[in-house]
Amino acid sequence: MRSAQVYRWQIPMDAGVVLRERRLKTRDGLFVYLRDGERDGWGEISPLPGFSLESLDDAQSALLGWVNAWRQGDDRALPEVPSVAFGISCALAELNDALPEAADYRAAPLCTGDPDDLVIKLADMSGEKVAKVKVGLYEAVRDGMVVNLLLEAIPELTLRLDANRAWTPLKAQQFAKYVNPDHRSRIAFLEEPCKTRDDSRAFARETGIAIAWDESLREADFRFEAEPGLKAVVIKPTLTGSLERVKAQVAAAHALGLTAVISSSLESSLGLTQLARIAAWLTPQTIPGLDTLDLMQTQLIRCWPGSLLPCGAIEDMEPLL
Ligand SMILES: O=C(O)CCC(=O)C1=CC=C[C@@H](O)[C@@H]1C(=O)O
Ligand SMILES: [Mg+2]
Repeated sequence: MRSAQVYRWQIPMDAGVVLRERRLKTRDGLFVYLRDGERDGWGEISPLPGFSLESLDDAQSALLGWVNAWRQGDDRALPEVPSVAFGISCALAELNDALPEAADYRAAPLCTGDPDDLVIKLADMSGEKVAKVKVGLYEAVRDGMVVNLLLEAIPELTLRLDANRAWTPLKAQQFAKYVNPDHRSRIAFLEEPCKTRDDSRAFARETGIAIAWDESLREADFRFEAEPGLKAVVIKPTLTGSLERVKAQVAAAHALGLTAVISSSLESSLGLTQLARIAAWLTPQTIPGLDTLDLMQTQLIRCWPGSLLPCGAIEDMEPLL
């Protein structure tokens, strides 16, 4: 006997969360719950405004159509909509015991503003010290100085940087000028420094700073290829699609000798804990990019170990079926 429910939810965000120049006041999304006899599973469907091509309403109708068919015994293909395919595939994987429970709850601490906050977080971090710093939001020269200062102050630190394509070649050069060449190898990678892929490749060539693709993975002409200066690909499952597709992308990256980093699309704690499991399963050697829970004011259903945020229950969500 199959049964299912779809829940819609809204989580207030921390005051300062800005995505693609838009303030994100709330994170809105859906959960799917599937039950088949004694087995069950949850999945999260939360398209990210400014990054996902689908709206939440598009996702909701694709999800409801699939779930209504599934509960009547129709095992149809997953919808094409990436966030929906991801959420349903997670629920099915839980139901079929195909998503291992072990999780990688290490998260590279994310710094979007004050570097002093990062220094405090890093002091508490045990094991490998890796952090992610957003660049391209302020002056490129300031970014260069901050990165240099962090690398100088903490000798065992490795940094991941992310410019989200903010820089012209000139700005990217201004940034690099302030980073001591001796420290550049401790920049594990810089995600998408420039507006075009060719400019980003030239930046890697000219500065010796390794780059990573993130936004590029969602472009129609993108191919997985090893190229000089390219170190990693950042895989955001909510933007990618089904778990099968995520697995295929991780395998393609590994086959080329590239690092694959599983990264958050600002999912709720339920989705984030599943991403921590996906990371432990598919990219066990790599710390995932999942330090986004504290951008939110609450957790939902499943909690991130050690988080002090309150955790909402099923009653806090709106059932749609
Ligand atoms: O990758 C991480 O370490 C955390 C997630 C993260 O940096 C992002 C999540 C979602 C949107 C972006 O602002 C940003 C990114 O571009 O990678
Ligand atoms: Mg990125």
